[in-house]
Amino acid sequence: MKQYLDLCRRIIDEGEWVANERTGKRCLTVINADLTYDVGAGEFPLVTTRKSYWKSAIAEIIGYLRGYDNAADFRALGTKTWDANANENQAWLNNPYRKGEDDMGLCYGAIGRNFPKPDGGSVDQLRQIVDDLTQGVDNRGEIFTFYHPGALHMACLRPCMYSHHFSLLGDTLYLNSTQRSCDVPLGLNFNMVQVYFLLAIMAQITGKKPGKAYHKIVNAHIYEDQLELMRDVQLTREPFAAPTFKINPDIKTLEDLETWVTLDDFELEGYEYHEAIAYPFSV
Ligand SMILES: Nc1nc(=O)c2c([nH]1)NC[C@@H]1CN(c3ccc(C(=O)N[C@@H](CCC(=O)O)C(=O)O)cc3)CN21
Ligand SMILES: O=c1ccn([C@H]2C[C@H](O)[C@@H](COP(=O)(O)O)O2)c(=O)[nH]1
Repeated sequence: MKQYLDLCRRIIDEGEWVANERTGKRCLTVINADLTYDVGAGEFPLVTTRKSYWKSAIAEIIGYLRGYDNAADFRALGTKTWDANANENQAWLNNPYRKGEDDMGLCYGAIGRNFPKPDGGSVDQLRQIVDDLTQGVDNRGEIFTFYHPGALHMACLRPCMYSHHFSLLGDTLYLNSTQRSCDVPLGLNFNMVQVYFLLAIMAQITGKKPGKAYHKIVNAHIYEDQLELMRDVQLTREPFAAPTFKINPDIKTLEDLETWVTLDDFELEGYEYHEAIAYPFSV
């Protein structure tokens, strides 16, 4: 939580205003932030200075792991966070690749689990990584990437957290996640939970101990219409102690995650938080 508040403060103190063409808004921006989550020690990085919809964040990442490409599938899992990007952005609505209501196109897991090969066919990166790690193999390239420069025009949005690189040291699993663009008041609230979750669940289904997750953010920003709420409300609050995150121990394989897992398989103990803040969302 401290890392999060420090980054928010740094953007306010040192950020530069950048005009963003896609959203038509200005963003107070800094370049480069490195956050670390000690998953082995159970340090769940949840924001407590406002109510966080953490289950929505878990639903998003499970949807990515399953390769979903449709906002309706995300809703069925328990999050509405892709509705606006799938259905309200004019550039995407005009895009000939959009397959209709709720289609998100070739983004996140839809491309990551079915990554096209130049010589034909495709690669399921996640299946390969899970198989390697389960056998104790780290080939120094256990990378799950969603970034395909030749397919960006076929998606409603370019992936923000676009690469997750897993490493083994003995029986301990590590994760380095990279994010190109970060909406700190809204997106990061979710992304911290997702990076923690990804290491915790991958360790569980490959039979490894979780170590640390390193989260690198390149462009970290606060939109102009979010600034007042962040500076004058959220940053004036005292954080509470971090809650404990529990995963159903019956989840043992990638197939479990792909088939029967729901948000009821995840729990928080001791989540104390301040009142909700409704930050504006930019489509
Ligand atoms: N501008 C922008 N920021 C983002 O963080 C973002 C995007 N766009 N587009 C793609 C995804 C969708 N994500 C989202 C979308 C909406 C919320 C949101 O509205 N959060 C509210 C309520 C969440 C709920 O009720 O489930 C929040 O207060 O956290 C968060 C992340 C993260 N990503
Ligand atoms: O997981 C996510 C997904 C998206 N975001 C934010 C970062 C930006 O504010 C927008 C995406 O806009 P681009 O113009 O494509 O950079 O969504 C996030 O923080 N986390």
